[in-house]
Amino acid sequence: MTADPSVPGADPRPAGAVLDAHLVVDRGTFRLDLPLTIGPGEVVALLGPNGAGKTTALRALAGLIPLTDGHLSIEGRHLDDPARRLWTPTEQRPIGVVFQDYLLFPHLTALDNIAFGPRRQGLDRHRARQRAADWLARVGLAEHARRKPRHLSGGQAQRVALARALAVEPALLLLDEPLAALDARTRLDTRAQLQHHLAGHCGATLLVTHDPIDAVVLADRLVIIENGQVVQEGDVATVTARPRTDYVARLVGLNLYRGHADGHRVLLTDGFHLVTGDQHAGDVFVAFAPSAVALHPGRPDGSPRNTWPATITGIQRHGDNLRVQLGGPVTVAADITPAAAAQLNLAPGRTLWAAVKAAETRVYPAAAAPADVAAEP
Ligand SMILES: Nc1ncnc2c1ncn2[C@@H]1O[C@H](COP(=O)(O)OP(=O)(O)OP(=O)(O)O)[C@@H](O)[C@H]1O
Repeated sequence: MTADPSVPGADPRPAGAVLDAHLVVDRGTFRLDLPLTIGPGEVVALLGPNGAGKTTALRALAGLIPLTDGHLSIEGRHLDDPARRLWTPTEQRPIGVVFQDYLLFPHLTALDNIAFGPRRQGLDRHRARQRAADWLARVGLAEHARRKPRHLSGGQAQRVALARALAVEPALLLLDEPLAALDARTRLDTRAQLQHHLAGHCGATLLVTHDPIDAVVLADRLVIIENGQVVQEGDVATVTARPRTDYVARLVGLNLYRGHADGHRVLLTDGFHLVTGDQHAGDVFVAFAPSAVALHPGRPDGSPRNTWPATITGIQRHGDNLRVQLGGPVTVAADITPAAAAQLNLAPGRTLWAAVKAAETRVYPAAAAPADVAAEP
């Protein structure tokens, strides 16, 4: 599905933004072209499929790869501007970075890992260690001050890495998949702690993640890139309610189709018709949740306005339910309870009838409306 060009073009430039950047980076045949503005205290999640350019954006912001074009300013200070041959080395940028695998100095204690940044900023040894001790206490690890990284658990190392990044009081905090290396339980606790620390951070934060839960819990605004370009951005509620690409729809767990509406009927691009609760005219998206899809062994009678024969192509666990992938005139995902699954005798290749009530569908114009574009931070 192609991006609506009006979406990236509508990037806001809030007055007093901490980060004001247009990141253009050429890497062989790949080009990142990402306008990005983040306000004080704002947390923006950068999401996208593999190879979309998230790491490239993060590395460009950190000064680990140069911009090909565009510009980068933090708190009004111009750091990168290739047209003017301006580039600022990593250590001179007012940033803190938490990498996916933390990259703590293995030979330094937890305390000295955190004190390292403040020391480089010019604090004397005593004050740097005091600040580090304060941060260790804030992340709940005061008693682990003298431990080396190899004696810390994954969750503890993550907290030390966060304290190390925040101890330099960065204007821009960069988080690269900060919870990805943790097991599910530790991840839950650490996410809650991270949320607490981000709420107290008055600089800007960019969170790179694959995980929609991290993004929804931690971010104020989502920026979604595909093939190096912004395909959708906005506040969490808007993006999750109105996905505009297949990737975003999968991310937020909705079935999404594009078609042409004429009243209550939408003709999809592959020739199938859906009946919708709302009336529309023109090019639209139609979205509905997998839980809105009912499955029947035979053609259902009665109220659902949309029914079609569908063939099971896959079955996965999804929370307490099962998510059934179905092919047929339209590709659809359906969530059903284990009890319903037992009655239906589910198996790949089996044909059932899918039904979706018109009232369960959500229809919105395919052309981006102001509500679909970037929210003011
Ligand atoms: N060192 C490099 N030299 C040339 N091209 C590169 C280099 N590193 C990455 N690329 C290309 O840049 C594009 C973007 O990669 P990037 O790692 O930024 O994506 P990503 O969104 O972080 O992906 P993932 O989620 O898989 O980490 C890809 O097409 C990749 O092949």
